[in-house]
Amino acid sequence: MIIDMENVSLMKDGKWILKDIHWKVDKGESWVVYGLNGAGKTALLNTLCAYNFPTKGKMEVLGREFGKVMLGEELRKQIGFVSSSLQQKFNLSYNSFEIILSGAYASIGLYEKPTQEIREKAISLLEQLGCMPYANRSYGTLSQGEKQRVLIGRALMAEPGLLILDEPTNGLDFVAKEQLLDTIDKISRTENAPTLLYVTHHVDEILPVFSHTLLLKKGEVFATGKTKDVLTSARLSDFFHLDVEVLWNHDRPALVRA
Ligand SMILES: Nc1ncnc2c1ncn2[C@@H]1O[C@H](COP(=O)(O)OP(=O)(O)OP(=O)(O)O)[C@@H](O)[C@H]1O
Repeated sequence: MIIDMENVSLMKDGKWILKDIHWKVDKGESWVVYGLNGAGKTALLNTLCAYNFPTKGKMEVLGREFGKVMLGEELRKQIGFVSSSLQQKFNLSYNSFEIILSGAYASIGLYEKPTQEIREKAISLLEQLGCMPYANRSYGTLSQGEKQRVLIGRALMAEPGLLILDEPTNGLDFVAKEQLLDTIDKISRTENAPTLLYVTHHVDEILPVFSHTLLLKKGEVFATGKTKDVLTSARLSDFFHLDVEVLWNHDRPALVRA
């Protein structure tokens, strides 16, 4: 089991931010967490990465039971986390290759001398992610989409069991977004691909590869299950309190007002 949450609740400053979350993610599944602004997506991710500790309930991530052992750093080495908010944290003068290499050391900087094997792995990720044209360019000069690819490469360097993509298409134009989604699709098909967790508030980004979806609303699980069963017009109309229609085209959903 990759994620196993039972009755997980989280209180912050006297307010319940997550309430009775039941959620199981098995190996071989890829999940979307879908919720509107303020639904608790960030709180849920921070809990998965052991930045938050559940106020109530039981949980396990990648076979590690919360509360039994000290988690934190050790768990986070097994989780790749890519979000647009991470983009700011890197030294802008490092080039793409160096940023990807730094993922091998689970640190923001690059303090150790990389082995030949690690260098080769970073080169193969540059190729796989289409980053070769800007491998030697400093991070500060990259576009948003290029930065996201480099950060995905950095996350994959550590061979994580779980790769969390937190709104990775933020700030991308249509073409850059579709190209990044193609790359994510490609990653999902690689041998030993990590379990993918894609967090978004845009239904149209839900690729066919995402077999399962969790709808999060006001800190509670509104629905979980196979993506096609969860993303129905009736269910989403109920979720939004607004009549919507889900249109499927080439196995991708789109949302319109009914
Ligand atoms: N420390 C805190 N004290 C009180 N309320 C908090 C605290 N942290 C978060 N919240 C509230 O919990 C709710 C969930 O926040 P969270 O950031 O997880 O939402 P989100 O789904 O990630 O939203 P968005 O998509 O806008 O980023 C929000 O209403 C937020 O204001």
